[in-house]
Amino acid sequence: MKDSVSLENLIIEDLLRIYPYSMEFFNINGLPIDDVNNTVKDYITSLPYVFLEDMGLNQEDLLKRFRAFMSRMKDIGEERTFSIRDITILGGRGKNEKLEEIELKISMGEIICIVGPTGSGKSRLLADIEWMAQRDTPTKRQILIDGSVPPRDWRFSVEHRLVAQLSQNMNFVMDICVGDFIKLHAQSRMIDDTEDKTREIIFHANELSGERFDLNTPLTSLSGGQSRALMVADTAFLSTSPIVLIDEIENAGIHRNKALELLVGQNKIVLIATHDPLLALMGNKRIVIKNGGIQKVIETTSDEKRCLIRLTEIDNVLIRYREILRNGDLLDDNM
Ligand SMILES: Nc1ncnc2c1ncn2[C@@H]1O[C@H](COP(=O)(O)OP(=O)(O)OP(=O)(O)O)[C@@H](O)[C@H]1O
Repeated sequence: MKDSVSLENLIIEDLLRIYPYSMEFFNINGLPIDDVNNTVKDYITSLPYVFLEDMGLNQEDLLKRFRAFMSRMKDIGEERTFSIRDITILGGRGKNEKLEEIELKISMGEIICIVGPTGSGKSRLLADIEWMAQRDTPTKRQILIDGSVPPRDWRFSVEHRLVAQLSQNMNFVMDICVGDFIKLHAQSRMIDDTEDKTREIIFHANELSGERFDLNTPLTSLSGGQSRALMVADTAFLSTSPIVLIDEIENAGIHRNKALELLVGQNKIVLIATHDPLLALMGNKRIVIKNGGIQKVIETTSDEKRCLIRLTEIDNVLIRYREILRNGDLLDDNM
């Protein structure tokens, strides 16, 4: 991509052809394009003063805004094409300093569950992956990407956002409504049909949670479960990160099977820390953590997959009962 200053010297027709997403700049700033044969710079400098005054800008400000927009889009474009083949966890040590003798490679498309008693270190392992630990966290683990040490700046880089994290606690601080939040996120991902995407995400989030919310619900009034449901759907439909980390999704009171189906539908590495047997068996492998260390890695057996079918049937009964009780209805023992 040319630098964003020389882009303003392109005629608008070429700009839109080469960088279709640049249309968004004109849309979000309410700029009508009458003549696509003008350069961007000429177009902006010919805008009537009163028009710009309404926006609280002058021509130089708008040009700066154009440069910043194109430069941000370039960054996101690079992020978008960012993909990996695998990650490797090189063992560190447990809480008792016991060495973890492990080298675990996880490839795209794999679902790995993390099990272990409360406080054993499941979230810590997720944090090591999120942080791309380089022997510099309490566990002294090291994370490799495609077999190599990732460049240091990836750890702090917004562009190389390797990991989408759905953590146990999720609070929104932004004072906007659900629809605007999703729209902003979709725009930053250069999605054209933001309205369709927004509808799709809200539909799926409502499938996962109980009490419905809509476009106009303020983010700050969502319950814990609704926020989680929204973030699951948002991650499933908008995140381009190749690794998804999920911490104890079962505690959110949302439909966890459906949530997982949404999240693992794509070619990603998914790691799930869980206390829930049903989720624990959904992965192709599970990491067992004890006293801060990886004790073993177990491949889910075909017997266990059969158990999973039974567990799912039992779970469906529980979900039905839960819905009945939530609705204030009575259970009867013939159900
Ligand atoms: N190898 C380790 N060395 C030192 N501290 C560790 C190690 N592993 C985990 N810890 C620490 O132990 C504490 C509990 O770990 P963590 O929160 O990951 O447990 P958890 O299994 O996720 O618990 P829960 O199931 O209750 O969510 C944290 O403070 C974490 O930093």
